[in-house]
Amino acid sequence: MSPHAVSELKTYSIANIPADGIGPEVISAGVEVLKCLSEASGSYKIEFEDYDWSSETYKQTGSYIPEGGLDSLKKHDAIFFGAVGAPDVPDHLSLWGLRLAICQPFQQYANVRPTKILRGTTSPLRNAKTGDLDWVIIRENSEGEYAGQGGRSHRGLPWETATEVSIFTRHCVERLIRFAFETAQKRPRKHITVVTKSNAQRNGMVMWDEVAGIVAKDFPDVKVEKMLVDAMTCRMVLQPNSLDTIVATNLHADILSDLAAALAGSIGIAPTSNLDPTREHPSMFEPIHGSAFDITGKGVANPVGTFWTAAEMLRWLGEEEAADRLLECVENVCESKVVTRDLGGTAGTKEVTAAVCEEIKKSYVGKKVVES
Ligand SMILES: NC(=O)C1=CN([C@@H]2O[C@H](COP(=O)(O)OP(=O)(O)OC[C@H]3O[C@@H](n4cnc5c(N)ncnc54)[C@H](O)[C@@H]3O)[C@@H](O)[C@H]2O)C=CC1
Ligand SMILES: CC(=O)C(=O)O
Ligand SMILES: [K+]
Ligand SMILES: [Mn+2]
Repeated sequence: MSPHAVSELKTYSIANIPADGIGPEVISAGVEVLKCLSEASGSYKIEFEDYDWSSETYKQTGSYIPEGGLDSLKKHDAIFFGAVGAPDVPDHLSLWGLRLAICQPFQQYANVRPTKILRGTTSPLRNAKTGDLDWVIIRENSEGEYAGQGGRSHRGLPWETATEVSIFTRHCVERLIRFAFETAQKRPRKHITVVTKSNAQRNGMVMWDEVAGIVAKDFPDVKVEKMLVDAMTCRMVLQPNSLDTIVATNLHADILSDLAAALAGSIGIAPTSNLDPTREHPSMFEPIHGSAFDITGKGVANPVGTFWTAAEMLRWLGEEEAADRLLECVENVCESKVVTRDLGGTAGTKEVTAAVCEEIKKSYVGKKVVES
């Protein structure tokens, strides 16, 4: 080992934006576990900078992100996000003020949402065991039904009119579907389901199907099928084992992925990566759930979705080994039944976090610390 080895360790800079509700509870748990993992591994370092952007900031200053805020995010390798939304701020203001205000300018167009039945947990589906439901949903994250196009006129009058226009551009559909096929190709089953609604939505969704057909030609080893989104909900419940990679529009995948998390056991376990695959901007990682006002401050929020999110963030940064180890430790803790009440247990956020840290340390016992 050279005398400078320690200072040569690869260091990652993470921007924490815990934001609202249970966001701060799960992000502080995630940071604790990430610190514990990097210290135990000794093979890389991780540094955090906290950003207090939230609905509180909005109420005080009139904006979620201060002037120059996005520029300061750009200096980080990744963003670790909690959730945004407060009972006293309209949801469309909070979502557009913070989460979408980062995702859209940073062109984090690929939203990746893996779900599986973690070891030691049970699915509400009677016959589904660990391994029977193991999906990755790829959600279009830049346009579609969340493009922000539309308007309201004649406010309050009986003939008031409001539109929410779904935008589908060939460029954005193609880049996302290509990303989804690449994801499917890397998974063992090499199987993709293209979710659509091209019977009723006769413009954007028809182009979506056509683009999928063209992209599919570049992936002859990937088996492709098309499903209408309504029928897809039945398929997910009745034949979970028949699905693997799933690609869908912004709105369709938003809904299907909450269903996926619940079918795997709880919305509290599932992660989300908002990726800019070009790596021009930092990508953003968050649990799939929202700010959960009903359980805020009670210490019962399940931190597992945030731990899995942290693992996906490490994977994106190139720390595959640490990512796999973290998920392995989380599953071991689930198997030991130290789980929150949404998974049928009695542990609080802090107990689960402590148990995962212990498991990480244990996993290194007897193993040589990696030298750089
Ligand atoms: N990416 C984001 O920041 C998101 C923000 N939201 C916002 O969050 C707020 C609340 O939205 P909801 O529709 O109630 O969705 P939600 O995901 O916050 O909560 C739905 C249900 O799941 C439970 N839950 C969520 N996360 C949990 C966890 N980690 N452990 C245990 N139980 C958990 C909640 O207690 C609640 O009963 C709204 O303002 C919404 O706009 C919603 C989804 C995503
Ligand atoms: C806002 C929301 O529901 C999501 O990003 O999943
Ligand atoms: K979230
Ligand atoms: Mn959602």
